[in-house]
Amino acid sequence: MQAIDPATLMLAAAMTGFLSGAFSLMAAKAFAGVGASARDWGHGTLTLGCAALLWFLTPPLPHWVGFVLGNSMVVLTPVFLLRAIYCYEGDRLHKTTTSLMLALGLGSIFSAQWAEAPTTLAVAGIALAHLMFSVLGGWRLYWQGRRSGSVYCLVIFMVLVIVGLATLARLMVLLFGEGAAAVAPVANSKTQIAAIAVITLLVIAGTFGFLGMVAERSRALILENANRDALTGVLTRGAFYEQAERLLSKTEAPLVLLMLDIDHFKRINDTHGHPTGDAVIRHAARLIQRNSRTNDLVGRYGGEEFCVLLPSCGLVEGRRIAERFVQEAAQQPARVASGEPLPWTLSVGYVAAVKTEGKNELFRLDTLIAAADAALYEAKRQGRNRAIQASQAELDSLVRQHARLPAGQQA
Ligand SMILES: Nc1nc2c(ncn2[C@@H]2O[C@H](COP(=O)(O)OP(=O)(O)OP(=O)(O)O)[C@@H](O)[C@H]2O)c(=O)[nH]1
Repeated sequence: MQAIDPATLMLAAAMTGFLSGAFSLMAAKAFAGVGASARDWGHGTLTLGCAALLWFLTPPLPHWVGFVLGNSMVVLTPVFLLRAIYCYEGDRLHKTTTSLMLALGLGSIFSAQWAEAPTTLAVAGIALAHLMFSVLGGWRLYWQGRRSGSVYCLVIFMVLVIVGLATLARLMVLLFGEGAAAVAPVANSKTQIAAIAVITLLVIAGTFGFLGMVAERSRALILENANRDALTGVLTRGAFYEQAERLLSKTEAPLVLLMLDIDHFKRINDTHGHPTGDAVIRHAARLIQRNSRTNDLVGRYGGEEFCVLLPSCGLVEGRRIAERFVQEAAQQPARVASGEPLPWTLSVGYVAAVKTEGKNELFRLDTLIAAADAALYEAKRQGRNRAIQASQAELDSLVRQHARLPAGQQA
């Protein structure tokens, strides 16, 4: 086997850093919603590429270029990468953490170069900044991985564990071993050659893992947006049906379905114009979402009508929730463009269903919607601004209709 020349390997490491950076920056443009985190990752691997290139070029460049600039780049790298991991979760890396990492790394490099502090101090400062990166990043990825079960997350978590262990080993060598000379970036030793090769592989694996996570998140966001109504952000009618059908087929617990409709909405449109009508629909959707639990399904059934499915909810609780929607709507006027309050009211029809042995007709979504819709119609008929429960007679009639359907058309 040919011996590996460490300088050539350093050039390969630089190229890997640049390539990973270029891929990440391209991914930042391609992946909607999570692009900023891919951009930070790209900046991180680019700075690592720059560091490797500067070390490769020292000499012929003067020693301080490789030492000060190269090592400074290596301090910036984990700051960018940690920012990427935080940004992926919609968080910001705290200024104190950034300042501490930069102070540890840059402070020790500058004092070794210009205040005649020992080189060991510089290496230790950089290593401590890297240790902070692997501990904080690894901690975040550990919890992220537990939540998502993503293989990509596991890959990058492992990368950070290896970086953390390697950094600890580096600190040990520094403190108890041969000192700074043994851990300088380009030294013609087998350990150094192995270290550069491993770092290069870790950059490739880390970029693969991170971009995989970003792609997964982007895909989930696109699917999520496709299921969301553009005006209100609640589920579209199709998505509501799909998710409600799935829930009905799985659950054994009682549930309640509500149909909600804004009263005299045509009058609002005619008096104030369609943009104000839209604002009232958005206001209603926010009010419904605010008063729903995380597991409840909220959908826009059409126009100014919404549907809400309350899983694991009995009749008494369902009635309380339906009446709360009506009260809150009457108490919380919408705002028109001029800032004036615009009073509005809501009518609600609701139905409760309990699964019983051999009698599951009520657990059909179309039966529940028809029953709640009939109750909503009754609420409108009685003068609006109220919640009405589906009558037993209506339910019996719907169940009988279902029983008469040909077998193929039954759920
Ligand atoms: N601004 C706006 N209006 C809509 C939208 N979708 C449907 N509409 C209007 O909503 C109005 C619905 O009116 P109707 O179904 O007659 O009901 P209503 O006036 O609320 O009367 P009641 O339901 O009986 O209280 C129609 O004028 C539709 O044009 C929308 O997305 N934005």
